[in-house]
Amino acid sequence: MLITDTQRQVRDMARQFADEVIRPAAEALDRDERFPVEIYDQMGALGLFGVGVPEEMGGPGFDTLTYALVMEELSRGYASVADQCGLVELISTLLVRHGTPLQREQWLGSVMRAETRVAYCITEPEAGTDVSGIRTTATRDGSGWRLNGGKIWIHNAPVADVGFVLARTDKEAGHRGMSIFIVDLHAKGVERGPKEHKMGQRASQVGALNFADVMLGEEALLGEEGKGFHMMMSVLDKGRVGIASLAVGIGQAGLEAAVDYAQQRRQFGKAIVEFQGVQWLLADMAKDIEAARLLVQSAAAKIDAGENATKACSIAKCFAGDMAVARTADAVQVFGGSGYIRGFEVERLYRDAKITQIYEGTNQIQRMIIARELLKHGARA
Ligand SMILES: CC(C)(COP(=O)(O)OP(=O)(O)OC[C@H]1O[C@@H](n2cnc3c(N)ncnc32)[C@H](O)[C@@H]1OP(=O)(O)O)[C@@H](O)C(=O)NCCC(=O)NCCSC(=O)CCS(=O)O
Repeated sequence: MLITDTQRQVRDMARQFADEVIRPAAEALDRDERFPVEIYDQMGALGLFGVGVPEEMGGPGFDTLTYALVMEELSRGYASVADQCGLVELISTLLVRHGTPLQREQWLGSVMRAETRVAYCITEPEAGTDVSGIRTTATRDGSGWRLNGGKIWIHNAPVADVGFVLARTDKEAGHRGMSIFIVDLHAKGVERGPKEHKMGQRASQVGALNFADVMLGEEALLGEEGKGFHMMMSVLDKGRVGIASLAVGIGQAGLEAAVDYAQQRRQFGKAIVEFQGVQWLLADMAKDIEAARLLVQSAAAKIDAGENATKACSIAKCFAGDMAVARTADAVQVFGGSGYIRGFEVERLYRDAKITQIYEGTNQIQRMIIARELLKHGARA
């Protein structure tokens, strides 16, 4: 896909930052499961958080295609770092679309500068894939709200300052009885669970949040009461483009590592890249990565054109996630025994890829959404 000069410049800046700062740090971050504050400070200064925030709200105002290009490059460096960019994009998109002027003023700038750490809080023990099953409640209390319940597997929970929490405000109204609240995570009644130790993307801090009679002011409500489910879902379309780009970045890093290694590693008196079996592995990797990249960019372009992009976003997320797992497995195969050893980049990439088939909606749910859209709008839409 053709990109504009501005998109190329932003992509190249993210690429350089990934090559010089992120990729060299990735192995240690994975090993130590460390939240890289110093990298996020630099990204905040470079404008790599809140990529889509309009200029009049203090952001760079880039389109979704530019966001996708940035996410791929950051993820080529290290997926956990890209995932932080994706999380800030979800939250800032919610604020841009639904925040009051006061809420935007209070949060957008500090979130984009990485001074305030955010969490997007949907998932609960009984409500992962089926978002309509959440049990966290916010009940009216005087002029404000009283929040009770708990969330699990929340990205940034161990370090976040503020959570955007989906809660039930009308028990009888199903998915139309949910609202989003902006919650100070240092407030009385908020408890954090322990940090989870994950298979991959180990620098991303994930854990539980519990809310026991947390008192919220009227101004904590984001957007319209009762519209929380729709608001969370509508930003997930863009979120899925972000995760798909992140998956492409993981695949691309695997391909680069595999091509380098195949040229250096010698067996039977020659570099293994001279064997057709290895060439076909590399060719299949390149083919599927490029296909995923084009699906991602096409979905991003649909969002930018204001079209219904739900099917395109789910196709991109599903294809790119499956591709990343399959093709990083190929990268491990090219490395042979070395690829199975901690410290080799491809071993980490394979672990980092797996969650892209699960988070932001499992790939089974993406297939369900694709099928529903086909039935709703027809096969040619
Ligand atoms: C399974 C789901 C797709 C929803 O299925 P349901 O059958 O429960 O709901 P629907 O009938 O399809 O929809 C209800 C309602 O919502 C509207 N809707 C649905 N999708 C969208 C959309 N994309 N944009 C806007 N609005 C949407 C739909 O029109 C209906 O409206 P009415 O009320 O009829 O007017 C869904 O539950 C789903 O996607 N599940 C997966 C959950 C998921 O992705 N979880 C990930 C959480 S976030 C995360 O993983 C990490 C974030 S981070 O980085 O920390």
